[in-house]
Amino acid sequence: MEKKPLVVVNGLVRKDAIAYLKEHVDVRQWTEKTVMPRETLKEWLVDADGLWCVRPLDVDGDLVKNAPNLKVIAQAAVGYDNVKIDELTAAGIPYGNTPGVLNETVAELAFTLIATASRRILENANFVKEGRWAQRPSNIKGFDLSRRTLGIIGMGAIGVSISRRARAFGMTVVYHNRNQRIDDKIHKTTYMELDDLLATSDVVCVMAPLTDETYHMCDEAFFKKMKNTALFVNVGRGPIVDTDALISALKTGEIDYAALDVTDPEPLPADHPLLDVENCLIVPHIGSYTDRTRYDMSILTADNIIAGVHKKPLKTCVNEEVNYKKPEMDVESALEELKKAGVDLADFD
Ligand SMILES: NC(=O)c1ccc[n+]([C@@H]2O[C@H](COP(=O)([O-])OP(=O)(O)OC[C@H]3O[C@@H](n4cnc5c(N)ncnc54)[C@H](O)[C@@H]3O)[C@@H](O)[C@H]2O)c1
Ligand SMILES: O=C(O)[C@H](O)CO
Repeated sequence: MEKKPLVVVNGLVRKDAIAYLKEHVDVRQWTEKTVMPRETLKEWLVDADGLWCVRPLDVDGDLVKNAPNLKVIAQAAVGYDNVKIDELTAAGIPYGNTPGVLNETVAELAFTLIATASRRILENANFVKEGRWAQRPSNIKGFDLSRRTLGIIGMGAIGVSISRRARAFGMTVVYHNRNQRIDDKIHKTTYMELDDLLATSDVVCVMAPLTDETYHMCDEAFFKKMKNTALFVNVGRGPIVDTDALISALKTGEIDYAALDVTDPEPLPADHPLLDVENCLIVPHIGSYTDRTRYDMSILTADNIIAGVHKKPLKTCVNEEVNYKKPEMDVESALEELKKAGVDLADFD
């Protein structure tokens, strides 16, 4: 009987997705609660055909250099800032991520942060819980979203989903990207240079990937260009923000409030100074964390791996240049397939 391909999983993933994977391949999974040591993973990869990557893990040429059979790496995430894509491409290894399936879920979280922060829901709810309903200070009344301007930095698939929600709340949506989109008329959105966006926006929402270019994009100068009354939201990646500059901007009133789904570092240690900042709402990187969406992301990752270990095209591949191609079907085989499917070829004469 033909040996099943071997897939290494370097951490904990959904049990239902592992069960699905095991229907197609052999699986060797790190099930400790600790992060799998890199050198141990490299040993496991010597015999592996595929890797299901679980963060934190730096995926690069060094990780795969002694993995002669490795045909695919995939991760249940759309962001891949932990992956040296060019080094995997050089090694001929396609990398699968999970774009699309999480757009609405992440956009819902981002807009929930915007709406919660704009009306100071957390603070007001805590006053009620603490029996201080009547003693609420006047400075936590928040502001209306309608007739305000949302500035999205990184107007991609998720940014567009966020803009739809903002428009439904009566907001004007402007954005900054590497390039202006061609569908602004459809989404009723306006491209702006970054400085203009910062000067114009009542809410600034970061939805960009972490790259060399976006690293610490949100620094002291960035926050100084924002309105003092503005709300800053980050759902992209933590290191896009210089955390010390954000803390200073919040404490000095350079900006009014911040709502973060991502931070630098992650997880935030219990004694981190950002946790002492009153006008900052933080949730623990939950953008895609609904059961259905995590299921969809996990199954898509499993499908990418199952395809890759059999040298079939990944459904969602970042480095398409090394993705496996569908076999060219010759005419004879195509006709044979049609006959098998019961198609009467005479109909085509
Ligand atoms: N918080 C979460 O749970 C969560 C969930 C999903 C995605 N993300 C992050 O969001 C990112 C975007 O996801 P997506 O599916 O919308 O990706 P996408 O590729 O569809 O969109 C990314 C957008 O960012 C823009 N961009 C890139 N570099 C930029 C720069 N220097 N300045 C301005 N814009 C820039 C691109 O032009 C593009 O429009 C991911 O890479 C990931 O890091 C976070
Ligand atoms: O990039 C993503 O998909 C999210 O941040 C989850 O990791």
